[in-house]
Amino acid sequence: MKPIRIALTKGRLESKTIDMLERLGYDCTNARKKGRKLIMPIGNGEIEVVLAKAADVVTYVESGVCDMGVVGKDTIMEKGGTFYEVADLGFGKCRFALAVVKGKNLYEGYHNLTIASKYVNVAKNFFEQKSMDVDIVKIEGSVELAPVLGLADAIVDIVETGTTLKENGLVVAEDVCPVSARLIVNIASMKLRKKEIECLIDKMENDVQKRREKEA
Ligand SMILES: Nc1ncnc2c1ncn2[C@@H]1O[C@H](COP(=O)(O)OP(=O)(O)OP(=O)(O)O)[C@@H](O)[C@H]1O
Ligand SMILES: O=P(O)(O)OC[C@H]1O[C@H](OP(=O)(O)OP(=O)(O)O)[C@H](O)[C@@H]1O
Repeated sequence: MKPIRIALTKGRLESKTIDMLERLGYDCTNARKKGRKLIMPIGNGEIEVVLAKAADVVTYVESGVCDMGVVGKDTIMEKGGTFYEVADLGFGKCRFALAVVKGKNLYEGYHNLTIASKYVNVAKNFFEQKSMDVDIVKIEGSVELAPVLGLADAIVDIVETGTTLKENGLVVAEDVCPVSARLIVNIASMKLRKKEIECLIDKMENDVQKRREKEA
């Protein structure tokens, strides 16, 4: 039987996803090895894990070369795509926020605001909902620099602990929405491998529920 192929987001979500797969009973020794291998069997080979950048997880799942994927809601909101988003996995929790230099009133004056973000579509949709015309500048990282250097009036970015904002003299002006890791499934795989995939989703949802109960 062909393994179920799951694309995992490399980086911050990686170890939390592997922890979850281990709790579900899969031996993840291969995935724990700190080598350069990007495709690895786990368990008894019934699952194959693929390590990819966040946006590529969506691409691989949407195309069907991977059956399932674990990716942040931030990436899903930014990139969109056609797939099933079947579960909130309850880790990788952070939020999108609009942030400004401390003391700045964002809405004074009449000029179009300039907003810097790595997530240009998220920023665009946020201001469209407010019926505000803004200019958006795409920044690839360390987005907090843009308002500090005077390139932008504000940023739309991920906030987790708030440390990066604080250490750079910025504050949250408005929360945009919460973000967490999501389980996504290819549309054809969901039909063709329904039983196996539903079984995995159930196991993951159980794990989420158990963690919720522990937290409460
Ligand atoms: N503090 C945080 N900053 C950024 N992402 C976070 C944070 N906390 C949780 N996440 C989640 O982790 C995911 C992966 O983030 P990570 O920084 O590892 O990769 P990335 O966003 O692709 O950045 P890079 O290009 O630096 O690899 C994000 O898409 C988001 O869903
Ligand atoms: O609220 P905090 O806990 O400080 O986390 C938020 C910071 O983490 C992310 O940046 P990342 O470390 O991914 O680097 P980047 O700016 O290069 O994307 C995000 O873009 C914020 O800058």
